[in-house]
Amino acid sequence: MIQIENVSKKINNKLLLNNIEFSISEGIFGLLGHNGAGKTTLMRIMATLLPATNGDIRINGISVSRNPEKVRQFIGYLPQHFHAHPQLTGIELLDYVAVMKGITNKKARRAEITKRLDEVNLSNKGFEKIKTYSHGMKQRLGIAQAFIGNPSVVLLDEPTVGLDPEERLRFRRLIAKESKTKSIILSTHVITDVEACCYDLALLNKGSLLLNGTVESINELACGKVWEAIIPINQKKLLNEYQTLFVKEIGYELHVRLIAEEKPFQVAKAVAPTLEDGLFYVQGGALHA
Ligand SMILES: Nc1ncnc2c1ncn2[C@@H]1O[C@H](COP(=O)(O)OP(=O)(O)OP(=O)(O)O)[C@@H](O)[C@H]1O
Repeated sequence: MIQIENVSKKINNKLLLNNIEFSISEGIFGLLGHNGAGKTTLMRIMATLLPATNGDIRINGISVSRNPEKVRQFIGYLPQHFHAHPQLTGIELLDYVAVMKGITNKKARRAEITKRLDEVNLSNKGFEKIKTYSHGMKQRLGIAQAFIGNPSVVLLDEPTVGLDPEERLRFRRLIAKESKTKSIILSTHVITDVEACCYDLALLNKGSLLLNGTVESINELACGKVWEAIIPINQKKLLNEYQTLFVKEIGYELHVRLIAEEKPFQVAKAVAPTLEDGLFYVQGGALHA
């Protein structure tokens, strides 16, 4: 559904994206990476808001550089910092987006807005001005507007920032339902969201593609390399030799979780890796050792 073909982006001689190439099919796809990795830059190129310096992206076979207007007809986009005019009500904002998406019939627009507000639990705020919304409510309105018009590709840049746990679960249920007929791309730092929702992911690092694969295959990279142990606090120095995932001091003991190619101490027990462990292992340079 989406082909990213050798995409590079340079601004003021700085290489923001370096020859990125991977593809995304139907379902929920996670785009991960540290701050400044290039996730937003890539999302903005997909959303036709920023031209690539080299390469191209094809969405449903259509080039974003050659046919941006056409691509915009079937994508929805939540930018990293969603701003809506504070004097508009939620319904007015969604109505505007629906008109821009070509829903000309007033009754159809009303039905679509009612559905999208309900999905993000804002039905009772629709007639209120956006300036009265909390940060999380604005974010949910941003999610709602991205789905208006039933686009086949939805780009969500850090969608769960500011959502409380209940709303985060509601969001996960929404994208699980919508992903049956769409490609949904989540750019996020929230690894538990990716673990819970995504089948495939890509990991960017300083503008380059470090990894692309299924969540399961990335977990497996750290298989047999994640260890937990309880050690006396006076042996703290031992940890300096390892990639430590977690350390908690309890009395005179340290409860630790770490990555090591082989059993680090006698008392350590191998545990099943999570996605976070797999990503930590990869980003720690293990792939390039
Ligand atoms: N307009 C710009 N001019 C120059 N450099 C930029 C511009 N926009 C982004 N950058 C740089 O490009 C790099 C990638 O930024 P980008 O926002 O795409 O990263 P990100 O992965 O989304 O980061 P975060 O997780 O912090 O949102 C960063 O080093 C950033 O400083």
